[in-house]
Amino acid sequence: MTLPDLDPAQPLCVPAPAKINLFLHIVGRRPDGYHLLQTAFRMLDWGDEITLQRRDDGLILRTSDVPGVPAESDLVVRAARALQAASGSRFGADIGVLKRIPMGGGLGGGSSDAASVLLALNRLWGCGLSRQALQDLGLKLGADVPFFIFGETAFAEGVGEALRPLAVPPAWYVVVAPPVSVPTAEIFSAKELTRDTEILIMQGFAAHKTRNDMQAVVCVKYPEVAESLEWLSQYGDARMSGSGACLFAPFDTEGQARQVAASVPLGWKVWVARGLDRHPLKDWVAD
Ligand SMILES: C[C@@](CO)(OP(=O)(O)O)[C@H](O)COP(=O)(O)OP(=O)(O)OC[C@H]1O[C@@H](n2ccc(N)nc2=O)[C@H](O)[C@@H]1O
Ligand SMILES: Nc1ncnc2c1ncn2[C@@H]1O[C@H](COP(=O)(O)OP(=O)(O)O)[C@@H](O)[C@H]1O
Repeated sequence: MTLPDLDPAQPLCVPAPAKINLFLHIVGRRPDGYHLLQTAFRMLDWGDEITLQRRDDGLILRTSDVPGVPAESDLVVRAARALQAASGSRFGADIGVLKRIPMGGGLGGGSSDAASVLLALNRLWGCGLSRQALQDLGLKLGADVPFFIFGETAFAEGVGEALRPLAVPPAWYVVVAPPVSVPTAEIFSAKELTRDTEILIMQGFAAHKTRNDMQAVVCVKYPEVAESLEWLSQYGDARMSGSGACLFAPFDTEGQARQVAASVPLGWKVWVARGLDRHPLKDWVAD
């Protein structure tokens, strides 16, 4: 597929979709302490937006304020610098981030922002890195970044970097954000976390026999999550995404999902989104 050229003089606006983990099993631990997972990643047709403008002076500048995230630690800036170092590009960029995805929500916002920056700058700067090279670069920024560059619904293993395409039926999701943010590290280091779930064979696994191994630990530590889960479970098969705090439930139609979302208790954020089979920038990089 040939893509039309980008005009480097014009700002480029690209989406950074949110993800949910349809299930998340912890099956072991690496010698460095990182947990080995089996998970199914699915993107949503809702998320952040990144604006990029190429610079000729090599500087990487964040042009928007992200509360609680200084520019130098923002994954968009770190992704751009990593690509500059890997490719030797002389270009820089102004990067604006419109955050919609709640931080520390288990919806992969920071990782998705980083992936969209890698995919977009690889093209805008003409670096020519392959998909695998971008995935390898992305893994150094966060375990969920390779999935977004892979760009389709995936069965993932390792820490999330070993990816295979997974076919899942279409669905609409209600996503609820309880008024709390859950630090991923705290849950991975919890004593009560089980780390020995039996390894699944990807072919023909039964979705109803899966779960999120982090959910029980988060629900005990954060009663707000338990309360939101109980509320959403009245309407559907509700589950936590990633390390929380967000919960989701699938529905067959947009109408059903919107009806549930309309009755969400005050103070909780809620979104309705469709499962997205392909990342909008998937074709921006060659395999
Ligand atoms: C749980 C998942 C599932 O998709 O997503 P989120 O809830 O963050 O969206 C990911 O595995 C999140 O991976 P990643 O985004 O790299 O986690 P980070 O916040 O950087 O990790 C914080 C800390 O958690 C621990 N950690 C992380 C990943 C992993 N597989 N094992 C670990 O033990 C490490 O101590 C790490 O320093
Ligand atoms: N562009 C970014 N968007 C969101 N979080 C970021 C970003 N850059 C760095 N971070 C840091 O990464 C942490 C995890 O954010 P995020 O990926 O949104 O949540 P999660 O890992 O729960 O899915 C945030 O608390 C924040 O400190």
